[in-house]
Amino acid sequence: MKRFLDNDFLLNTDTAQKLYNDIAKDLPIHDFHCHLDPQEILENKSFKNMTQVWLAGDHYKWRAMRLNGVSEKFITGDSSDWGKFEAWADTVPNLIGNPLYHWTHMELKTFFHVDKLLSPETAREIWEECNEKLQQPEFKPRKFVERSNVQFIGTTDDPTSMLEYHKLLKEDESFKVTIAPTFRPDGALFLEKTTFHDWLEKLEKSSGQSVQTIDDLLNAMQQRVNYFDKIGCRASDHGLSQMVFTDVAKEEAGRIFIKRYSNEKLTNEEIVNYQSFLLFELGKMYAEKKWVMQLHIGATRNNNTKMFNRLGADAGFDSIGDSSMAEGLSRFLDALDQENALPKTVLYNLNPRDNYVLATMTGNFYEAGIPAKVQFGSAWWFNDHIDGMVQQLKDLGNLGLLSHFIGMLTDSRSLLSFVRHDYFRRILCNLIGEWVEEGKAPNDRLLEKMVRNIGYENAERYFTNR
Ligand SMILES: O=C[C@H](O)[C@@H](O)[C@@H](O)[C@H](O)C(=O)O
Repeated sequence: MKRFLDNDFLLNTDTAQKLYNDIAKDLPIHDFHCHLDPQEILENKSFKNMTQVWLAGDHYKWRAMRLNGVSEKFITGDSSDWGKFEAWADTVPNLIGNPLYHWTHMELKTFFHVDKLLSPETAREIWEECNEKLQQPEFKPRKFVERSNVQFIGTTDDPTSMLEYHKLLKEDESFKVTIAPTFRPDGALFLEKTTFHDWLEKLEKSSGQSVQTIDDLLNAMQQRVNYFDKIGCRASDHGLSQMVFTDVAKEEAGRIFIKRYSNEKLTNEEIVNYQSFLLFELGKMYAEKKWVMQLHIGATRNNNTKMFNRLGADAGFDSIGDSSMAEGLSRFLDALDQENALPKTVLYNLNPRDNYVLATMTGNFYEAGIPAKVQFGSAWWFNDHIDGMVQQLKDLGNLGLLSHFIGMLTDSRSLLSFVRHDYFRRILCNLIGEWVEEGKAPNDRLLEKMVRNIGYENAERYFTNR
């Protein structure tokens, strides 16, 4: 029997262990999509305690605590930080079977050298030991990043952001890691939201242009794309609950924009038409800048109205949607391709039943010289566990070219989540190891190259304009 979290954790064959130890373990990290706060990294903020570095902002953990019956006071409420930590420690022993159990202990072990299991019995000693360490220089944001061998972080940013922290980080020669913004224009696309007018005001301010028509909007967005590009942006990101695409003329999109601008209610068809138009125009801007376009498709968001009113979005009340996406996605990518304006694109699905849809979609478009120009992104969010990742890797292997996969990203809001790359690498090496031991793949040096590429090199190449 193996010991929990030993050195060969998840590595069940000699080949897997060798691939991991010789290659995967020490690869740098190119974390091209996450929700880390650049201000925290710039200011190298000191965390007073484990609750601040570990539990604040992590809606995966909040969700688990609620499932464990914890009162909101100890999750997002006004309890003391110790009270919140204790509630988390009380939850952890119930997490066996959930990736949070693995991540939690990997994070304690990797960053804090704590080998104990977190539980109500060990909560106090782990709290004290880690809090004390948090006061040392090795336990500050920049050190968490550097100790994880991270070379690139892609944050997620609103187009109206002036990116002041990114700018300062870029100028700071004492910190070698690239922290690049990612263009996430939800504010422009979701015009049905009550916040639309406020967002437009911010857009006017940041772009220095008045925005009253669709032409104004496109000009202002182009201005923001140019600005982001100057600060080092290499990608955009979109969260779309579904993917519907229709070919819409600018006049029609302009009419819909004016209707919403004057506070009239839009039909669903108008919303979809406007979004199709804008997404298409944005796609062309991305292609021109040689950015990567990321499409995260299929979340059903803010399901709990009471809690949405209390806490807002991204608080742990989202789940998997069941809408169809194949037709719309195909029409959208094809429309861009026909104009020779299809950017490199990464497709992520939240419903695992859509794996085959996306994995096959990637083969429909190509550009000589860019391996797998359209990528099937790594197992996203509710799929980000052993079974989900193995399935995504197998599906991509069966239907595309796994060797060209750009690999893992954390998608996280916590600086300690970089261990998820280690988790992924172990899973990847284990899967390849299994294939070798079963005679399904040769025991050849090419596997080392494959692991190096999927673990780091492919992403680095894909997101750099090389
Ligand atoms: O992994 C899941 C997340 O952190 C999740 O909150 C994000 O992927 C978010 O839905 C987004 O739209 O960017």
